[in-house]
Amino acid sequence: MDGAEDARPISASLVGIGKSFIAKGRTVDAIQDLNLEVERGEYVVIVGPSGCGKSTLIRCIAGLESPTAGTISISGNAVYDAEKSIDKKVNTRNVGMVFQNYALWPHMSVEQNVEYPLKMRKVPKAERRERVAKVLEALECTALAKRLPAELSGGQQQRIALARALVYEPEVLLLDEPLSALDALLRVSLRSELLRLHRALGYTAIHITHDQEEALEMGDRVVLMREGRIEQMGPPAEVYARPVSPYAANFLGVRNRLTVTTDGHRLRHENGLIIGSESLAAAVSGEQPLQLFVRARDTHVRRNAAGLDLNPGDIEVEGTIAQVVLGEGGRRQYVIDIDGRLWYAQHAEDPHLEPGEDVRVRTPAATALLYQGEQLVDH
Ligand SMILES: Nc1ncnc2c1ncn2[C@@H]1O[C@H](COP(=O)(O)OP(=O)(O)OP(=O)(O)O)[C@@H](O)[C@H]1O
Repeated sequence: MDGAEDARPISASLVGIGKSFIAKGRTVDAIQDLNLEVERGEYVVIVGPSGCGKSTLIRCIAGLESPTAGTISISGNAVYDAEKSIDKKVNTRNVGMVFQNYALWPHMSVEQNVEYPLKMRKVPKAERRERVAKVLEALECTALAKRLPAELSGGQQQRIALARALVYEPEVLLLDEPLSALDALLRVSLRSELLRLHRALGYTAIHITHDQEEALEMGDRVVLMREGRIEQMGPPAEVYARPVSPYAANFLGVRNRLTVTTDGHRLRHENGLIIGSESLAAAVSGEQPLQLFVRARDTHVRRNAAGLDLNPGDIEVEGTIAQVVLGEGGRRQYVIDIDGRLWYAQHAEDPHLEPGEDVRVRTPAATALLYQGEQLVDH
């Protein structure tokens, strides 16, 4: 199919966005030359550690903060343009907002809360009623209509906050850490709930979170930020499989890491060899330092002994079991000391491995991530 015919309209477009704060005489560049286009109906999750600029960015899109450079358009209309001095007010931008703390009006019923944005927009009463009923039904909250926010659970409050943001059918829904205030179980069930609603209603969403799992699970596209810039963006499976830099690998939870060098044939770490690393070493050129990253879920541990064979296609290092702990889902997870670096392995090939035992840790070379400086090495 022709890609151009396939393209969906752009809901939100950010070009060259910059935002600096001056605090105590120092300039902080919270956002730097950031470009992002979000298609209609797309669910984009912006993720990154504390201080990377996510909140500032979403506040700029909403109109709660003015950028210092660039342009922002919502469905093709400029809502911010630094050069043309356009800076539209929050309620004229056609965006809806859901925050971490819901911010429902405590003295208004659910129905009144949801109706409020329509009143602000001077929608006639009969139409208001109809739209409130429709959105409450879509979110399966009709039975809650007469309650006050204090009579709702955290999850229900969040759903009403969503209803209130969706009732005027904004072009873009902005979600600022919408699940952070909820407990872990509820957070996970609300993720699928939010996705179900997104699929059913088809709105465009820009969601920010510091939680990489939430980002990978929810986003059609994941945007990873680093110090005010985009470090990497793409479909979750792609970002997960190929983090572009050590920063991305680290943020995406790739826990096992070693600084390595090459002698031209194989990779070595400080006190040993990366067994089977010939193909990795062959892919390296240049002098920059190398870092090897490996996921715990791809890592297997076995008792060390003389004359062990290496599976073709694997790399292997020697280490000592430091701890055996219960990991995710109650599975045993092995913590292995390799030259003072701790590696985690989710699989064991020998039963009863105990702390202090000498082991070998192997992983398929194909899933190993090798970085030279900031670059991912193709191998
Ligand atoms: N009003 C402000 N005045 C001065 N500096 C600010 C202001 N708001 C944000 N910053 C700075 O801008 C940078 C980005 O902050 P921002 O809150 O956008 O990050 P974040 O990724 O959302 O972090 P968090 O997840 O902790 O909210 C930080 O260095 C922060 O200290």
